[in-house]
Amino acid sequence: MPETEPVESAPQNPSGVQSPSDGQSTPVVPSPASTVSPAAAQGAAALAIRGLVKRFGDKVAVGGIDLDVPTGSFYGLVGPNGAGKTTTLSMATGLLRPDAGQIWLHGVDVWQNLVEAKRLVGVLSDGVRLFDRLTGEQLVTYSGLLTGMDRATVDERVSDLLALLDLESAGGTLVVDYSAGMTKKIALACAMVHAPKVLVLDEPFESVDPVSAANIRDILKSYVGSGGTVIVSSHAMDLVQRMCDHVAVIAAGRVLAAGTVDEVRGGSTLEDRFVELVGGRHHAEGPEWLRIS
Ligand SMILES: Nc1ncnc2c1ncn2[C@@H]1O[C@H](COP(=O)(O)OP(=O)(O)OP(=O)(O)O)[C@@H](O)[C@H]1O
Repeated sequence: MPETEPVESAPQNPSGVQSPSDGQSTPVVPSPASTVSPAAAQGAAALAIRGLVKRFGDKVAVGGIDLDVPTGSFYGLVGPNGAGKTTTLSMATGLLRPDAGQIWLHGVDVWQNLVEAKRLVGVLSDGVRLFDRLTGEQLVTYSGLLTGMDRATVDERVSDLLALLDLESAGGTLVVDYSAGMTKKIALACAMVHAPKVLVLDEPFESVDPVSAANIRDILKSYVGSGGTVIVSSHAMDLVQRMCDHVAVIAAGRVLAAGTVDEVRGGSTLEDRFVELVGGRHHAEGPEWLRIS
């Protein structure tokens, strides 16, 4: 793992977009928390994070992250295994209490106003258990009712979502009997049913077949087109490059680069840029015993 120190701090930017400050193609390391006022952090950002820290015992999972996700952006969060993506997103969506730092969703301080913040966001978490003894239709229905919507509206949305996600025929099946991809899709429906302003999706395409993935991408694009904000964490660099307009590269609990996809990749592919930033590529041929001939 290479040194993860930021190269340079970007100036305060009320638009919430981190952009290169020095004319170089390399974006974009966020400013220290102390230089950014809460007003600027709240500004136009759908999600603003300042000085976020989380430790598990001696392990620093998130070591002081600052991030601005502009409203209406399709924002990718990429990083190697164990980089701190899930921990960051869990704190940003009110699921995990930070040790330090502040988070705003559309100007609402998440940890000061948890209920209000949770209304603004739909979350697809990686690996979180669902109430899988319900049918898919029941699960989405209860997710909607829990947000306070009336039954008629929920019913209409549930049938729309099941159709959109090709789950109509599986609506009456228990979620425990779903495949991994179907489970992912029903969890996505639960995240979307209350029409949140921000969707936070941890690995949304993992295990999802290509046709369903294309359908989901279309749904998300149209959601973004209508003013919603999508934040996805993913290991699929080509997908992030094609789908997202902004990206942040996280490693060892720090932001290494953030900005528009074009700024971050700076002329090469996002995958090459990622490997360059994060390091850790092994060029060895592998152990002797693994050579078959
Ligand atoms: N509940 C926990 N208890 C102890 N350590 C944890 C816990 N959750 C996360 N960690 C540690 O924090 C670090 C960041 O984990 P996190 O799951 O946020 O990474 P990630 O970027 O989402 O990884 P991946 O891409 O593999 O899903 C890892 O070192 C992980 O082992």
